[in-house]
Amino acid sequence: MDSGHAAPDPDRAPGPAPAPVLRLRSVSRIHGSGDRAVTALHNVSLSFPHGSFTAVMGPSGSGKSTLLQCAAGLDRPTSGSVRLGATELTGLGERRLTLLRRSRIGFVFQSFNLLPALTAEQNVALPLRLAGRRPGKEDVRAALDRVGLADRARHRPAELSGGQQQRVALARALITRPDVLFGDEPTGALDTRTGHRVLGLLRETVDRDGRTVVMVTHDPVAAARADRVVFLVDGRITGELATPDAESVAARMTGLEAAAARKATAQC
Ligand SMILES: Nc1ncnc2c1ncn2[C@@H]1O[C@H](COP(=O)(O)OP(=O)(O)OP(=O)(O)O)[C@@H](O)[C@H]1O
Repeated sequence: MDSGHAAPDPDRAPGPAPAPVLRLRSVSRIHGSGDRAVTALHNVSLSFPHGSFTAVMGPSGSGKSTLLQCAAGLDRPTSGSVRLGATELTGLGERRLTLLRRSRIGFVFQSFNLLPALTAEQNVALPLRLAGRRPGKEDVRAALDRVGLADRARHRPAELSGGQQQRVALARALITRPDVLFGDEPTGALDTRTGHRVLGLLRETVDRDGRTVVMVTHDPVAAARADRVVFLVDGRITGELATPDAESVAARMTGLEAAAARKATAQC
């Protein structure tokens, strides 16, 4: 007789869902004070599951960079909580925060930020050296190989294309095996084809290595490579799209940009 209960799903792990690797609770960030105070983030609560890829989008000035900086321990929220695993970031002193960023967080920027005097392999090894660890030559070469640049190890940034520089920056960000990799417009300075390759590498680091990626972008095609897109307007989360496609993301952004433009006109 049918008991009425569904058969257990053999692919589903028993027990509760795993804790998110990163969690923001009621995070607010006010820049400046008095008449000049700007609330860049307003009570933002977000969870980032382990092994997920999240894109953050929103009109200009909506708080995307501030969100990323607060989540990565580069900026301090005015109030609220940011937890990386079991560590509460908001209570940490500057020294401990710096150590945590070096060992548990990776960052790639639109402008690559490689040190021009160092070769690609020296740039990749730098986070390990800063963390007081001796970089293994094989590890550094493997990291460069992973981004398809094993044959450029001795080149300096000026001898590399923009896409190659960003791939070195990615290898550098991943060498410490960070809990979370943050990208602030990582493809913003790249042409479509090169950007596509960098996005493929970000996707691979999630799918193959189980890393967690959080990326700010203005590009709906880039955002569509993520597992979900989070939309910000005036420092507040206004919605999410799961398993996004570029058309839906573009349509949502067009609506948000138009609303922001109407609001700006009304305030003039
Ligand atoms: N250091 C600062 N001092 C004062 N206001 C700031 C500061 N940094 C950011 N802001 C303000 O906070 C708000 C959010 O800025 P933020 O840079 O986070 O937005 P964004 O969505 O990343 O913008 P964009 O897409 O243009 O880069 C904006 O109104 C901005 O002017």
